[in-house]
Amino acid sequence: MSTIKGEDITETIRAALQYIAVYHAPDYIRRLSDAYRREESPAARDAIGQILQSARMAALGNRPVCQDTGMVTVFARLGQSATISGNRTLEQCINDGVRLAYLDAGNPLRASMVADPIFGRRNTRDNTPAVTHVESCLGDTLELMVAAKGGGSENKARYTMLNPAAPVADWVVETVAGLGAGWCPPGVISVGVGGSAEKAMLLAKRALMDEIDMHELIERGPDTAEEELRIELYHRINDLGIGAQGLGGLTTVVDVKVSSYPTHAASKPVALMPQCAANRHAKVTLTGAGPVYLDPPDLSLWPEIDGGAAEGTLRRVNVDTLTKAEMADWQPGETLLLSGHILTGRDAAHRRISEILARGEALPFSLRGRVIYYVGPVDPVGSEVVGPAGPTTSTRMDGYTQMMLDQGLLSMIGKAERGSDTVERIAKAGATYLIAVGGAAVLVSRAIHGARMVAFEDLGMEAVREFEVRDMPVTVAVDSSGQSVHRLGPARWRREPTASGA
Ligand SMILES: O=C(O)C[C@H](O)C(=O)O
Repeated sequence: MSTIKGEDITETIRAALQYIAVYHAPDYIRRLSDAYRREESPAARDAIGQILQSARMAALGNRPVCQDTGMVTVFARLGQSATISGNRTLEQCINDGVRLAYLDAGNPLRASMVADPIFGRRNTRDNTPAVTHVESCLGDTLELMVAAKGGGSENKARYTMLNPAAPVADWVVETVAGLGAGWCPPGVISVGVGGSAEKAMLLAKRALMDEIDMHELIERGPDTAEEELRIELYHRINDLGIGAQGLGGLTTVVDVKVSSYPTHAASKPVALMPQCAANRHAKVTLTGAGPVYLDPPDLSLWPEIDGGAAEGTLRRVNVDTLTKAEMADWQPGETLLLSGHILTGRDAAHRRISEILARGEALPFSLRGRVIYYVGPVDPVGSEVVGPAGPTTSTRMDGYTQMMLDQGLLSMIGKAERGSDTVERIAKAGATYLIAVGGAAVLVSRAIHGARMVAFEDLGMEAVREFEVRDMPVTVAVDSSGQSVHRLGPARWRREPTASGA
């Protein structure tokens, strides 16, 4: 029998969330470093280099690896001989830990959770509630698996009910091929098969928290059919050529997980869950002896990356004087260094803009001749003007793009591909779409030297701000003639399958 104090659970969750916000898991850093060394696609190699460089800065500076500090998911296994003392439920103890972690004065994390998701979508301001799953088990300990999952990768979770005879591998490969880059590869794809619809999803989510071990598995060889399937999927997904950030390259996944459970004879539920480059999770076990803290990782694992492309050869752009004629010269895949003033705005700001325009009212700021950055930054601390501030998935802004272009917008900065209609609209307007590297949020924020609130302050991280940037590195993803690196890159790096379908 053991008694675990409620306050120890809260403190353990607080500490674990602060830890995983700042330190990439060492297994991921190791495999990403391998991928960096192996990558032959210059654009993908540069993107991986930026993620590694940014991860190092985050670890050394005690700041979040990504501006999207995630939705907290906890898998708890409570021993039947353990009791939790105090007058709060396990969920309440966990949510109190989330609140403390995200409102930490020294290292505030971004509050991303919105209540009333169908209508009001009001930010809860402290990132509560967590999504908690509790399972009972034998023993007298409380095991907590804690993750902080980014919205971009969660959005790409997929589910299907296959016919019992249909191959899982083909569905997974086809589905990943159609996901785009919003889930921020290179990462992990997890597949849950069996049980019921919700069980398959849980299997996939839970397996994302297991150590990355594809490297070891390939080296020792598969012992089971599931391990064979993992290896097959790993090769077939990487053969798709999607590459880091969807730019085309050798590594899309550093691991593939497969997890299964008995199911109904009529059913074959399959869930697919991607994990982005901000691979944040930890496992802790409370025994009743107080809160549990994780040891800081050995930071010599975090490789130092040189600056990449020679800065002197890159095109420098003053966004304050930018014209369509100047943009017409930009090449797809070209790296630009932006300086000047850019607006920020993402989902909620675009919705607010569309409501204002629908009422026939004037916007509180002008979009004419401006560049907008799709970002929801972390609040600053100390001498920072802004916290980590990497891009969000642009595809969600596609439905608003014509409206923004009609207001005179020149260019947009985000991450991942745009829909084909949007690419056409961008080209028709002689506008452009640029990308920054998702998962390199600390690195991007170093180029931001000023930040001021412009409008919609009530939207929190989704408010419209103006950033003053100096030499902010971005890549031309859609040029003014409508050429898209997200089409050209993967087509160039796609390989003939190295493993056959199962
Ligand atoms: O919310 C964000 O800042 C990013 C989001 O996780 C995304 O990948 O689109």
